[in-house]
Amino acid sequence: MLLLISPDSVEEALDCAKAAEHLDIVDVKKPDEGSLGANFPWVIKAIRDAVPADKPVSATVGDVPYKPGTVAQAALGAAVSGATYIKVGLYGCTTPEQAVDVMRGVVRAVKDYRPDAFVVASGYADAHRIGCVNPLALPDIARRSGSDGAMLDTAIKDGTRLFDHTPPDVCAEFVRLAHEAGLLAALAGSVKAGDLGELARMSTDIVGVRGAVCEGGDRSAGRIQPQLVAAFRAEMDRHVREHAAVVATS
Ligand SMILES: O=C[C@H](O)COP(=O)(O)O
Repeated sequence: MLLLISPDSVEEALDCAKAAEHLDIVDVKKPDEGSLGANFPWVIKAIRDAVPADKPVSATVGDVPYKPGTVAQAALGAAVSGATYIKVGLYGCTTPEQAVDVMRGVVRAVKDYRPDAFVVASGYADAHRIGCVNPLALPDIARRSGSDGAMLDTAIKDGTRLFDHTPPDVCAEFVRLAHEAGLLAALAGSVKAGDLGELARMSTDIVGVRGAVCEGGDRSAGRIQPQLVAAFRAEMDRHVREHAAVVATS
């Protein structure tokens, strides 16, 4: 299970760099522009320069509207700025067809520039609150568009969490569908250390967090703390080991 951490500034990325051995992907976003808010190209570039070269940088393209051309161009901007994971929040897509349209443009724009980039189609566990595509439609949207991964996050950061909207059995089905389609499955949404057992048991590939590794658990006012990243990682590895042991003996 890979750990993706989302700093919101170059300063926070430097804190992530201090904990680099405990994380796998540094994810650039701008939380004040939304759950998957896009940051400026120069911030992505500066964060790419600030974190160790062996750590991939991911960038969110935004909680995007159904505007395939606009989104494709933005995604290319993230790739040119140094991100190798490109995450698109399909906020304004109300049907799977619209979402596939958007993601096909993103895949083409990004992979023409950088074939080894990793494109992630991201939906929302609380889709019912904002009227976008159903969480379980994401793996098929990702597969049909040629994306590499499917992700769920929460759109509204009001203290409710991934499992409040998409219970563990639904998340497990999401992961199963993603794997069946040959995709990586990423889950986020105010995930806490107490959720890691469930996430490991359902074989989640990437867990994304911010609040859980910020001072006071506060994703807005708190800043990422390297020691919290280390502790979260230790807990994650413990659950992965426990799950592997259970699988080995069953
Ligand atoms: O991609 C991961 C998100 O930044 C998760 O943030 P959160 O843990 O504060 O919901």
